[in-house]
Amino acid sequence: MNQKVIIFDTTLRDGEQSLQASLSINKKIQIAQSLERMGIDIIEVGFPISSPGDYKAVQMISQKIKNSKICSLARCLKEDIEIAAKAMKNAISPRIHLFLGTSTLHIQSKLKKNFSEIVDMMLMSIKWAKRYTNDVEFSCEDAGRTSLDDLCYIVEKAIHAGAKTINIPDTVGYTIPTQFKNIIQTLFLKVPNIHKAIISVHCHNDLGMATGNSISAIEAGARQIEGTINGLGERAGNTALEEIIMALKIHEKTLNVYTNIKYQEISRTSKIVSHLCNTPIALNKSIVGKNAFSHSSGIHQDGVLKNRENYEILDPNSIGLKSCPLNLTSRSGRAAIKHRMKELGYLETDYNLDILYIDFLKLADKKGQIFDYDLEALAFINQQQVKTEFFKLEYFHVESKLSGLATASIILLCGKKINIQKSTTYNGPVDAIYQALNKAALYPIVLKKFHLEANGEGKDALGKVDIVVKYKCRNFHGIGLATDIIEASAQALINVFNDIWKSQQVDKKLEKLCK
Ligand SMILES: CC(=O)SCCNC(=O)CCNC(=O)[C@H](O)C(C)(C)COP(=O)(O)OP(=O)(O)OC[C@H]1O[C@@H](n2cnc3c(N)ncnc32)[C@H](O)[C@@H]1OP(=O)(O)O
Ligand SMILES: CC(C)C(=O)C(=O)O
Ligand SMILES: [Mg+2]
Repeated sequence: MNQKVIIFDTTLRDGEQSLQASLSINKKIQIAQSLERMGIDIIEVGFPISSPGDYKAVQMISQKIKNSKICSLARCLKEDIEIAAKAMKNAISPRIHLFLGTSTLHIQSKLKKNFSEIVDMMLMSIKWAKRYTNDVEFSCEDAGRTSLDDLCYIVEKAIHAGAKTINIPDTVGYTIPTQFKNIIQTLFLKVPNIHKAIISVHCHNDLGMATGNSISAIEAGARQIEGTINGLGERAGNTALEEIIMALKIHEKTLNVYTNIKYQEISRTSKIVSHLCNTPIALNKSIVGKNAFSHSSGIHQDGVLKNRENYEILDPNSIGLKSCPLNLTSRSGRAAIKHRMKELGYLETDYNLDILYIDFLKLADKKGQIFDYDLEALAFINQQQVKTEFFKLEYFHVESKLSGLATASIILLCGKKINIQKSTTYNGPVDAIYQALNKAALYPIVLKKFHLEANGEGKDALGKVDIVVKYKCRNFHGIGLATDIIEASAQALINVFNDIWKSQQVDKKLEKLCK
C-alpha cells in the first residue's frame, strides 16, 4: 500500500526570511488560509521569539487555521520554547520545531560549543518543549555537512528524548542526490529507534538540487518534506513544494507514496504567494511559471496539436489553470465575476465581491476587456487596501515637464483628519507626490526599492508598483495598482503607511500586556 508523505510548508518562516520586507499580519493570514485550502499538512507560521509582529501573527493564525497543523520555530533555549508555546496556545495541535547546528563547523564556529554540550542542549530543549506539546520536531541544522556518526548519535538521542519528527536539513544546499540519499539510508540502517519517528528533510537550492535531493530522500524512507511555495527561502531558496507535489503525483507508482494535497489549488496559491511576497515567478519556473505549459516552436506546437502528451507531462487543468470562456467587460455582472473567480480556484470568502465588482467596473470602463490577471490583481492587491485603513488618498494633482520642476498636491485622510500638502522637486512626479505624502504622514522613512511593471499585456495593462521602505529598523513592502502609474506609486506608499500604523498599534497592545 502507498505511504503518505507529509507536506510541511515553511513559506511563512524560511520563505519570509528571504524577503526584502517582512509580511504584514494580514498577508500572513491570507497566505496561511491559502495553504490550508491547498491541503498542506503542517504550516510553519513563524519564529515567535524573533519579533512582536511575528508573535502576533502566529497567535492569530493559530486561532484561524483548523485543518492544517500549526508549527513554530524555536532555538534550543527555554525562552524561545515558552514564547513559541504561548503564541500557539489556541492552536488545535501545535508543533514546536527545535533546531540546533550539528556539524562541527556550526558547533565550533557559530555556537562556540562542543558536541556533548550540543547533545545536552538538545535533550534539555526537547524535554522543555514536551511540557507544552507532544508534537516536537527536532532539526539537525547543517545535517548535510554533519559527520554520519555524529548525526546517527544525535538522532537516536533526540528520538529517545521524545521528538516525534526528526528533520534532516541540507541547510546550505551542499549535497547532491546520491550523497543526500546515503545520509537518509544510513540513518535507517544505523539508528535503532528510527522507526519511532517520522524522518523529514528540508533542502536548500544553492546548487539547484533541492527537489532532486528531497525525492532521493523519499526513496530512502523520508516521509515528511519541508519546502515553500514557489521555492522561496534563504539565499537560493528552499525546495519548491509545487515541484515535489507534482513529481510525487506523476511518479506515485514508482515511489509508492501519496500526498493529501489538492492539486487544483496549486496555481492559485502560487499566485497569491507571489503577489503578497513581492516575488515574481520566473517565466520558465517548473509547474507555476507562465511558460510551463506553453509551446513556442513549430515542431512542438504541431506535436501538441496532434496529441498533447507529445510535449506535456502534466495537464495544466490538474493544477487549477483553466482557460476563460467568458468575455468580461463592463457589461458583465457579479455572477460572471463570481463564476470566473470560482473557476480560478477562489472562494467567495477570499475576496469581497462588492468591492471587487466596483473596482472591476471602474477598470472595465477604462480598458474594455478584463483578463484573469486583472481580476486577480484587483482581488488580491487592491483589496489589501481595505476601505477602513487609517491613511486614505482623497485627491492628487501632479504636473511635470521636460527638464523642469514636478509639482504634486495631495489630500490625505489621516484617520479623521484631513491633511493637504504640496511639494515641488526636480526629481520627477513620483518623488514630488512621495514628498507631499511624507509631509502628511510624518513617518521618517527611507525608500529602498521602487519597482514599476505592467501587470498584463499591451497598452491597457495596469501599472503595478512595488516598493520597499525602511522605517526604524524594519522594512515594509507596499504594492499599488492602477491604470495611472502615479496613482499606483502613491497607493503603494499609502499601503506602507497603513502597515506602519498597524504595526505600531500591535506594539502598543503588546507593551500594555507586558506591563
Ligand atoms: C537555518 C535557519 O534558517 S535558522 C532560523 C533563522 N531565522 C532567523 O534568524 C530569523 C529570526 N531571528 C531573529 O529575530 C534573531 O536572530 C533572534 C531574535 C532569534 C536572536 O537575536 P539576538 O539575540 O540578537 O542574536 P543574534 O541573531 O545576533 O545571534 C543569534 C544567537 O543565537 C544563538 N543560536 C543560534 N542557533 C541557536 C540554537 N539553535 N539554539 C540556541 N542558540 C542558538 C547564536 O549562537 C547566537 O548566540 P550568541 O549571541 O550568544 O553568539
Ligand atoms: C531551521 C532549519 C530547519 C532550517 O531552516 C535549515 O536548516 O535550513
Ligand atoms: Mg532552512
